[in-house]
This record gives sequence, structure tokens and C-alpha cells, in this order.
Amino acid sequence: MGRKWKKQHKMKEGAENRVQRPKKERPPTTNYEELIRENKDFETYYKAQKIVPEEEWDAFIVCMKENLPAAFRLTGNKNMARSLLHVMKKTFFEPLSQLVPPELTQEELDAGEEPVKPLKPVCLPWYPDNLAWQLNLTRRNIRRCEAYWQLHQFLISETETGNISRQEAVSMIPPLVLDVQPHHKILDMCAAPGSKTAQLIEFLHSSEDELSAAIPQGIVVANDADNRRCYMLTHQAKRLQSPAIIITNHDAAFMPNIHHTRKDGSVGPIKFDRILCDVPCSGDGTMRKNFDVWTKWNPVNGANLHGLQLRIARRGLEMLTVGGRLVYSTCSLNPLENEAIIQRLLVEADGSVQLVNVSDQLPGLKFVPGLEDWILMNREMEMIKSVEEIPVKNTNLFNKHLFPPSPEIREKLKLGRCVRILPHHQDTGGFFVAVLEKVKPLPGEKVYTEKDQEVEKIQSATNTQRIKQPPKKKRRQGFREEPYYYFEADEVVWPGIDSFYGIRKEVDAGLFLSRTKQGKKRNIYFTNSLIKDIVAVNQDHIKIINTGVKVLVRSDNKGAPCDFRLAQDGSQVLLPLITQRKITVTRNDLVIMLQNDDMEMPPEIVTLDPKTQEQCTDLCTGAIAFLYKGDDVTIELVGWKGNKSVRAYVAKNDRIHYLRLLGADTSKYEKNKFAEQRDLEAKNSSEPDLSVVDESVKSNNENEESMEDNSSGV
Ligand SMILES: C[S@@+](CC[C@H](N)C(=O)[O-])C[C@H]1O[C@@H](n2cnc3c(N)ncnc32)[C@H](O)[C@@H]1O
Repeated sequence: MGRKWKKQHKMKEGAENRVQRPKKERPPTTNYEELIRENKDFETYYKAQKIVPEEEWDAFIVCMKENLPAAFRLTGNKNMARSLLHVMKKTFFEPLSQLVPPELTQEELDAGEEPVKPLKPVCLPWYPDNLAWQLNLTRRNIRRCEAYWQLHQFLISETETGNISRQEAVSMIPPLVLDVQPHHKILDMCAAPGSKTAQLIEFLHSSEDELSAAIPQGIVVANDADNRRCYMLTHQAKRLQSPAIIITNHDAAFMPNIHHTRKDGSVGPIKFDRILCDVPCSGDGTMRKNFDVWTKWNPVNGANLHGLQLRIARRGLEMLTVGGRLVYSTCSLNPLENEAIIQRLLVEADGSVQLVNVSDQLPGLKFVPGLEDWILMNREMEMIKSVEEIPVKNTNLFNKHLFPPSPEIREKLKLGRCVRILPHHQDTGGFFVAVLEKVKPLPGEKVYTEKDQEVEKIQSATNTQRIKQPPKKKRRQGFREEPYYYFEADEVVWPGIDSFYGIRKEVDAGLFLSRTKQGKKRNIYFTNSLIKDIVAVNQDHIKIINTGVKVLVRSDNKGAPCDFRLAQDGSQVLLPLITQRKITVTRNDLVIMLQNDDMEMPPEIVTLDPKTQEQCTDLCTGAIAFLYKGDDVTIELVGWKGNKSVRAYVAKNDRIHYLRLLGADTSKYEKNKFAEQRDLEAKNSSEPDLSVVDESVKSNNENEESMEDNSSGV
């Protein structure tokens, strides 16, 4: 019996330890539109807090009950984002400005339908380079107007390929005010699902220099306590092709120090230049899309979260370097989750941390200053104005730190520098942001000095020895990822790769890695040198979920001298590093390759431009990169050169994306239901109606609702 029990127990342990892969989210069964958007306690509570100027209260409440317009950013590589912006404005927004909305049929008039309202996309003025937009595409607009339908299809397909990212407007603010530079070490403490992490990565890759843009000096450590949600972060990172991101899985309130090798060779904890604390919160600023918050809201939710939020932010300040910036944000309007936290951090920091005034960093954004005074209420909606008034039944819930600062210290704290965004001001969700700067070490904080070097060098030597032998077993629960094996000087696959692709001399071969020690390597990844150092020094005490961009994939027996082909997933990183196997192609060549997705009959080299053919003559069979530089757009694709043919390795949605950027025909891959309907009608010789589509078309689009549904995009 003993053995059997032990075995069962062991199996159970094993199951718990196994890294949880993300499960497919099931669509909610609730009909969200029908949820009641009313909560008297919510109104009483916030009226008493005076977060909204009295004369704006009605506008605030009306707005809170309306659906949130969709907002999105054009993402990734800046040049590509600008080119896509050009296409979006010209091809999709311009026709909208001339659109005459279709008239209602008698049947629709009888059914009480309202006419389609003209739509004007709004560019968010405070987001750099016009890359963020907001628009109110309703299901009715999409169904009834071809121009809206086409814009919607465009947004969906570009979102699928990751060139557009759906994100609430206000949620774009924290990374902006973090003021990220490409050399910064950044920690995102509560990062999943990763929309803000994506912005941080984009800023890290924003150098004008090609090589530094592909491989920045700085890093982003993206952490989340939820193991399953860490895989959402992995997905984001993959999309952005950053060799400078590492995903970790820790409770941010107890985030372990992450070590690195300092310039003097000693090993010690990283002090981060930038830290984002986008903490878990009650989310009452998201009621315009998460309608269930209306019914769940109560006045003590905020107090319940205060402790966790404070511990996370406090740990963030400890990990921040002197001179560094920490942004604290929530999608809650509640002062107990916001100003009460900031107040407590400032008081504890005793002058070593200051609030930064960021109003000039957000041109055109309307917001209200942080509160200097607020009140507490218990579930019974009794107002509690001071510690002395806390009822005995609430002593577990409330403590003295939740109350506003006394008038004597109020002035010193400058809580008015916090930013609160109210939904009715610019048709957004509600949000809170505070930017803190560490101006000197925290009380009692030890800062690394020259004197510490000798002691730490000894630790460093010990650590380095440990690193060279990847830890064998005994990892923490849930920490079962394969270790990372960086190439060593005698790496057998390296000479073949180096000679075939001509890797630039300044690139260190030791930055390439694989996930398998024994046997054939299947995929080869790449990271920057700081990530390599972090992996080496921390691999056995930090739960690393993922790092490295896949740059090469094994492709045995395809008649090429090199066993590895280029991976499209990592082309932005690898192509700037290689000097061979790249050819310049014309627009027409690219269009030919993108229009042809026939695996059996790829385009023949003789059909390409004579100059392209000439470049092909000197190349043996194997992986190849195609470069196109147009006036408005630069495109780099990976593919394969055979004896007589070439092909581009591009997924279907990406093909549409590139064809769009080239201004070429996408109809091979995109069906226009309206055009199909017209053809059908013409065929039946009936009068075609060019603006209105019939019921069969309306219901025949499974993606129709995905740009205006209520899924989380915060
Ligand atoms: C507001 S969401 C973060 C949204 C994210 N920053 C974004 O922009 O996509 C809060 C996140 O905190 C995570 N979380 C909750 N408790 C945590 C803790 N103790 N430590 C770290 N992360 C935590 C949740 O899993 C959730 O993903």
C-alpha cells in the first residue's frame, strides 16, 4: 500500500511541477451586452471621493455606461509601422471621408433601424509618430458598408500578423512616460499579457543605427506571477523578434535579485534603469468593456488589493537604480489603490524618491491631477474619516496607512503630480499613472561601491564555475524549461554557418545558443550579451520561461551545403548580421514571389528581373534573403534558392501584409464578400445594390466582431 500511495503521490507532484501550457480560452457564456451597467454604491463612493469635477459628474456616469471604442497601435519596426500607416490612411481612411452612408430600406425603417453614422478615426495626439488610433466601428457599420467592412478586414488581418496591436488607449501611457532608451535595463514586474511590454521592446529597438536597432544594448525582463500568462508574454516576444527580452515567472512582491557581471568583473544584483509596476487592480476603469465589473464592484475591493500593490511597488523601488524611473499604474480609479500607495512609498522613502511631473510628455492628453485627500468606506457604505473611526468589524481591512496624508506633509509629497484619466474627457477607459524617480538610495539601502569588489569577485568566480556546468536537476516547482546552451569556441555547427552566411566579424559566435546539449540541434537562437550574462549567472535561481530569438532552423537533405536555413521569425535580428546569401530584388520580383504560394511550382528564376537573375547565378542552393528598398518601404524576406526557382518563406497573412505595403493586388488571398455579392447579382441579372449587402453575406464572416468585441486589450 505504501509503495502504491507513494507512486500516486509522486505522479501528482510531477503533474504539479510540470510547466503549464496555456489552455485555449473558452468564450464567456454570459451575454455581456445584457449585463446591468448600474451600481449605486459605485456612484456614492466616487462622488464622495471628488475624483470628477461636480459639473462633469453626469457626463462621467453616462460615458462609463457606454461601450469603449476600439483603440490600436501600429507596432514593431518603426519604418514598417510608418509604411503601414501610410497604406491605412490612403487605402482605408480616405475612402471613409468621402463615404455616403447607405440609405435605409423601407423594411429597415419599419424595423426602427437607425442610419449608419459616418465614422472618423481619431489619431491619439500624445502618441509618437501618429501610430496610435481610436475608432468606433460598430457591428452595424461593418455589415452595411463596404468601406467599413474593408477597414475592419484590414485591421483583423494586420492584428493577426502582429503589425497592429489592439490596446486600450490609456494603457499605452505608462511605457511612454517611462522614457525608455535603447541601453536601459528595464523590469516589467506584472507584464502579462504583454501589451505594455511590447511597447517597451519597441522603444528599446528604436536606435537609428541598423545594428543597434536589431541588437540593443539594454534588456527587458518581463515578469508575471501567473505561469500560464507567461506564455502570452512568450508569444508577444516572439512576434517582436527581440534578442533583448527574458521572461520570468515570479511573485513580483518577492522578486528575487537578478544578477549580472559588472564592468569590473564582479557579480551583483542588477539595479534597473526603468521599472514598470502595472499592478493587479480592481479594474473599475475598465467597466466600459468589462461590464461584469459593474455587478462585482464594492467599496472594499480597493482596500483588499492595497497590500499586494504596495509590496510589488516597494520591491520595485528596491530594484531601481539611483537616478532611475519607476512607473506605477492601475486601470482603477480608486485612491486606495493609487494615491494611498504612492503616499506610502514616498513617506517610507523619506526623500529618496520623488514624483515626476510628466504633463509635458503627454501633449494633448487631458487628465486630472492626483488627489491629496480621500475617504474610506466599508461594505455598509459607512464613511470612515480617521483611524479612530475604524469600526472593530473593519480592523482587519483598514489600517492607518490607507488614510490621506496629514496637512503638514501633504505639500512635500506633491500627490497632484499623479495622473488620473477620466473616461468622459476623451472617450477612453479610466486610468491612473504615477512616475517616481529615485534621487538617492532608499533608507538603509546598500549601494555597490569599489570596496565591495573583492568580496563579490570571489562570489563571481564561484558563480561562473557553476554556470559552465548547466545545473543538473533540483529546480523549483513548475520550472522545467530546457536550459540554454550558448555556443562555445569548439561548437561543431558554427564553421558551416559562418562560412555559408558570412557572419559579420564584430558578432560574437557565443551569443548563438540552442536548447539541446546532446544530439542534433534543431533550432538556433540568439540573444544580446547582457541576456547571455543573465542566463549564465541566474539560470538556477530565476525561473526563466523564455528568451532568445529563433534565427536558424535545421534543414537537412535539401541539397544545400549548410544544414541550417534562415528563420523568418528571426530575420530582423539575423539579416543585419550576415554578409552573404542576400540579394536585392525589385518590387515586381517580390510581388511574383508573394503571389505564388504553390509549394510544387515556385517561381522560376528566369521570370525575375535580369539583375536578380544575375545575382542568383553565383549562389548555390540554400537559404537566401531578399531585400527590397522602395521610396516608402524597405522589405526583407527570407526564402530558398533552388536550382531553377526561388521561393519566399512567408505565411499567408504576412503575404497579404507585404503585398499591401507594395501596393499590389491582394485579392488572391482576400475574399471581398461585397464584390462576390455584386457578381452574384450581376449573374442573376438583377439590379445590383452597391452599398448594401444581403443577410447571407452579413452572417458569413466569422471574424466580423473581433475588432469591436469586449475581450481584454489592456
Ligand atoms: C494589470 S495586469 C498587467 C497587464 C500588462 N502590464 C499589460 O500591459 O499587458 C496585472 C498582471 O499582474 C499579474 N500578477 C498578479 N499578481 C502578481 C504578483 N504578485 N506578481 C507578479 N505579477 C502578478 C497578473 O497575472 C496580471 O497578468
